[in-house]
Parts: sequence; structure tokens; C-alpha cells
Amino acid sequence: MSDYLHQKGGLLLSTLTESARSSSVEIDGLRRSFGERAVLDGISLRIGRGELFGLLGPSGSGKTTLIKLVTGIDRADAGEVRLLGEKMPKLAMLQRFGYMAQSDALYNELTARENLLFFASLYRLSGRKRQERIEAVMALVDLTPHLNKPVAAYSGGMKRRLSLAISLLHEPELLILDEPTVGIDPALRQSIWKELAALRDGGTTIILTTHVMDEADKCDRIALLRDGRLTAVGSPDALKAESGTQTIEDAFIALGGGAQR
Ligand SMILES: Nc1ncnc2c1ncn2[C@@H]1O[C@H](COP(=O)(O)OP(=O)(O)OP(=O)(O)O)[C@@H](O)[C@H]1O
Repeated sequence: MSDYLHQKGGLLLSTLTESARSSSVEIDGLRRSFGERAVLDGISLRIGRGELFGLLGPSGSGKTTLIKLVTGIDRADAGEVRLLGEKMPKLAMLQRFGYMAQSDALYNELTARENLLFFASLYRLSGRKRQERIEAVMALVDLTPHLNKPVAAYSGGMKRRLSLAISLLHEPELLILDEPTVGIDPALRQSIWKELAALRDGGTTIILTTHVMDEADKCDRIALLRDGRLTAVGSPDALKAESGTQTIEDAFIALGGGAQR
């Protein structure tokens, strides 16, 4: 009997470690209400390591609320989030993921370089490595000539690009991006998507929200959030097949992605 329990325990443990190893993001039974309204009404989801995962939903469906719970910025009323096997919220996890909020969290009175230096110190980057990373991320978002400008003089799109650069600064193994390409020109948007795909190919897990359907099509899997629940989760092709549609936009509408109730 004890052998049996030992074996069963071992099996359970190895299943749990396997799932922790293969999932970057584990969300279980997440609920969040504002007043009477349940914005998230029992969300459960697994996002695998090295997956590029898109979160879609009509405006007001709770995408940002979910992202804030995943990062640990906001607390759920019920349910649990684990990032890279660690229960959130956990301060030490800030080193391990990159986060780009929907509204830019930048110091306007400082230059871009000073903003990057501030975040580099939070991520304990210093010396040559810090310099290399600052140069690399500013080149990536096409802001190198504007490194020494105060952020107050940046346009909205430039601020978005700087926020993206900051989220990438410490080469995190997990990237959480809330509408990363809003206000960014098509050419630069394409190069940012190439970089996101390259990061994913290198093993980085990426979760992002988007309203842009051709971006959703580039994700490995997408989830559709509506009325507090995930109404569909799968690869773009699987969701098109499931809804009998040819485009992700039609699939989005067919699967209940129209305006919120
Ligand atoms: N702190 C808060 N207090 C009260 N209501 C909130 C709060 N944060 C979000 N909400 C409400 O929760 C709902 C979901 O908001 P959320 O920003 O998560 O939606 P979203 O899907 O990200 O929308 P969008 O696509 O327009 O960015 C909205 O009705 C919003 O007004």
C-alpha cells in the first residue's frame, strides 16, 4: 500500500513539475469585479514556454484587467496566477518578466536614456552590458537618434516605442505587452513583429493584447475574452476552422467578439 502511495505521489509530483516546466503562465479560476460587474468571471488558461499568445476581446472586455492580475499589479478577488512556476504577486518576479502597460509608465521630465538607466538599475544591469542593452533596444524601436531627448518632447508613438524598449531591456524570459503596437507606423510595426517572432523562436514567452486582426493571425494561439469569460482559445487556423470562417476577423465576430453586452 505504502509503495502504491509512494508511486502515485511520485507520479503526481512528476506531472506537476512537468506542467510547471512547460507552462510559463498558469491562470486558475481568476475573478475580478468592479462594483456589481464581474469583469473576469472565472478565467483559467495555460500559456506554454516559448509561445506567442494573443489576447483578444471587444473594448471593455477585461484584457487589461487580466494582464494587470497576471503581472501582480492588481489583486484578484479569487483564483490564482503562477508565472514561471511562482505564485503571483511576487516582487522578485519583476526581474524575470518584461511588462509594457497600456498607458506609458515613463518619467516625462527625464530623457529616454535616463529612463532606461532607471529601469536598468531596477533590473540590476550595469557596465558594458547595460550600455549594450540600451543601444540594442533603442535601435530595435528606431529611437537611437532620440536617446538624449526629454520624454516630454516625444510623440505618443515614440513613447509607446520607448515603453517597448524598456520591457525588453533585461532580456526577460517572459514578455507581457498590453497593446504594444498602438500608434506605431506600419513599417516599424512589421519590424517589431519580426523581433517578437525572433524572441519567441529563441524561447521567450510572449503574451500580448491586440485589436489588430493581422497581428492576432501571427500569434501561435489566441484567446477571445468576452463577458468575463474566455469564449475561445486556439491557434488562428483552429479558430477559423471552428467557426467555419476564412479570416481571423470573421472568426472573431462569429465566436462572439462583437461589441460587449
Ligand atoms: N479600477 C477600476 N475601477 C472600476 N472599473 C474598472 C477598473 N478597471 C477597469 N474597470 C472596468 O472594467 C472593464 C474592463 O476594462 P479593461 O480596461 O480591462 O478592458 P479592455 O478589454 O482592456 O478594454 P480596451 O480594449 O478598451 O483597452 C471596463 O468596463 C472598465 O471600465
